[in-house]
Amino acid sequence: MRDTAILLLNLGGPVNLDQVEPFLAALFGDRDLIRLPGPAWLQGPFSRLIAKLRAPGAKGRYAEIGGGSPLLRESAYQASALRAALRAAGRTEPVKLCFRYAAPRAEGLLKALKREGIRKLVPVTLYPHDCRATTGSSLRELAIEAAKAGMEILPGVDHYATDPDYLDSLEAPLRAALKELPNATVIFSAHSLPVRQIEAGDPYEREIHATRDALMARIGEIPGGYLLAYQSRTGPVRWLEPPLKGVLESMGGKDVIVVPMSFVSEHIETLHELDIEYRHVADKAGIRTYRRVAAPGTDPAYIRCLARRVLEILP
Ligand SMILES: C=CC1=C(C)c2cc3[nH]c(cc4nc(cc5[nH]c(cc1n2)c(C)c5CCC(=O)O)C(CCC(=O)O)=C4C)c(C)c3C=C
Ligand SMILES: [Fe+2]
Ligand SMILES: [Fe+2]
Repeated sequence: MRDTAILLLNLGGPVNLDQVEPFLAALFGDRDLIRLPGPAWLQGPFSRLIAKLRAPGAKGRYAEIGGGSPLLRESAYQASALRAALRAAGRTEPVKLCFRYAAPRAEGLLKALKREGIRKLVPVTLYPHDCRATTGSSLRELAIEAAKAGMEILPGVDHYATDPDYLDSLEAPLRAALKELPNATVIFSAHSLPVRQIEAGDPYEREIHATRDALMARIGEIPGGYLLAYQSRTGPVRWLEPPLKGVLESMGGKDVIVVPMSFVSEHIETLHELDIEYRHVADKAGIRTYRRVAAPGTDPAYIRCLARRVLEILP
């Protein structure tokens, strides 16, 4: 359809060190992601202050992974792969990236698409697990900007925690790692979320459990066993338990395979938190082998998951 575009939604990340502070200000300004103490009107100024305070530390981390987040590049590869899959199926719709906290943001993107004659949008989230902080936030911003631009949002792809192709994209690298480390304990690592959000009805934890259970039903029993832990806490509230750091500290002498969940591409929380910070924790704890499985990226099975779902819903 000539008037329809497919939008791949993700959080986005700072492409260089100058973008770190504005990225953090946008992130901490989002009340769907985090409610800072105080009235809603204070969140803007408060978020800019937090961004200023956190920027030096965050810049240091981004500097250590190459001077910025690879998320734009990684998501662009995913968009190209999805575009190719759709073209092979005879579909000609443009496939564009739409980020929540970094360019390309919805406002500018929709204005540009409107000039090109696009009137309808199919949102496809790069978040496998439904969560108010990620899926909800991205879809809400898109809805606001689409209304301003007079565009229609068609049904899209908003979560796929147990999609068989998505599971294939997790299963193959996990099996390969288990082949090399057959006695390893598998640790599924999901991004943490404040418990308050789960108690308010957020489906995220349930969806993470669904992926873990469906994947382990395929893998079957393994000698080292498996468990789920949560990474990337930010701030003094109660977060989902157990924290990955504590789990790793209790695994001395073992082989460990860490499977990142809730991320479909490499970014600061895989490349820095898992590969640098927690590798150090693992070394200190006396873990024998610490292996981190890659995020799906452009794995053909993951792209098949997105393409199949898009083809099912395109008019
Ligand atoms: C403030 C609280 C945060 C919540 C809640 C949160 C949830 C959440 N985040 C992701 C995925 C990503 N987060 C990224 C960056 C990032 N997230 C937070 C904070 C929260 N996230 C911060 C402070 C940052 C900045 C980076 C840092 O200092 O660690 C990113 C982008 C990373 C990049 O490469 O730039 C992603 C992706 C999920 C999936 C999630 C809840 C389910
Ligand atoms: Fe985070
Ligand atoms: Fe985050």
